[in-house]
Amino acid sequence: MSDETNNPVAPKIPTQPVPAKNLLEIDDVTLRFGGVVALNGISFEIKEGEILGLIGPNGAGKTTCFNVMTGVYKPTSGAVRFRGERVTGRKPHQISRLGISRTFQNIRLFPEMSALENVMVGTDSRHKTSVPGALFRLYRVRPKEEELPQVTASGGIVRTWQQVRRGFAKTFGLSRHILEERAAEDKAMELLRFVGIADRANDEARNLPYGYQRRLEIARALGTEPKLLCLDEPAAGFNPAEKEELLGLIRRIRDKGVTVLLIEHDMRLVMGVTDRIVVLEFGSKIADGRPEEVSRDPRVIAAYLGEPADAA
Ligand SMILES: Nc1ncnc2c1ncn2[C@@H]1O[C@H](COP(=O)(O)OP(=O)(O)OP(=O)(O)O)[C@@H](O)[C@H]1O
Repeated sequence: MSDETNNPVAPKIPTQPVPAKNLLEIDDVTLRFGGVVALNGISFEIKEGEILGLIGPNGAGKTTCFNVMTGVYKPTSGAVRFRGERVTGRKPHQISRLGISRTFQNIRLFPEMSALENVMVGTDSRHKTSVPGALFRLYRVRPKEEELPQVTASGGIVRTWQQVRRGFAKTFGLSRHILEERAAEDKAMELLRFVGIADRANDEARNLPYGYQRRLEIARALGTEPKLLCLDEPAAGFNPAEKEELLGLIRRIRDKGVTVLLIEHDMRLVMGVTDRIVVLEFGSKIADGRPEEVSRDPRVIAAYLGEPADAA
């Protein structure tokens, strides 16, 4: 007999894995653009903690699906639910605040801002201070010891000035805006480290190599602390080594507790990293299953895998 059986206070080990909860549900969504049916009664769910691939040939409706989930488009019919709450018809910024973040097929960064500032823009949406509050330093909070201005000068007027500043901050507190800015900068730097581009933190985004720009987009999307991160063809234009690195990054994002939805054309990349794959064709769902099941599905082979390699 095992120790657990003999010990009455030992925790019970479940024999069956607990099924993951649905994080997002697409429920019978149709979207028409005039005569074009971009999505035709699509239903699928994204489970908490999984990496889900969304694939299909050009024009199948993948980006439109992202746009419906993130509030860019309102579906003609059907519903999107996030953590059980209906989000259909909400504005993109409201949905982002709920915890869905995305990157774009065509990189969208602020080209003249530094890499660090681009990520800080994402983290700003979490700030509590309003614009007047920030301008007039309206809110003051008691800083922690490590947040107080440091006294570093060994003597003279500079030391006296530093001591006065420190004493003032101790007595009257620091502006919440300044503390939020500092915290945002630390967090942005940590995200740049996480995606592996911290060495170029202060370079303008437009001067970064292409691969860095793509990873910067991911860091910025992570800045909003999403529960669900939607990546729209993040490996477009990558060489095999860069794709391999990206696979590692996607896994590490999931290991941080973020669920990932991945639109990708590169089949090997999708097969190598996803737990499950949903396949669209002409706006309809034609398959939904584990990568090895989907890759054997005759409809998928005909619709997608059968395409010439350069189309994939
Ligand atoms: N704003 C729009 N107005 C009209 N038609 C649109 C619009 N957006 C998408 N479509 C159409 O909807 C269909 C699905 O397009 P979508 O961009 O979602 O496909 P996709 O699977 O992402 O393709 P790709 O892999 O080429 O990006 C296409 O026929 C497209 O032309």
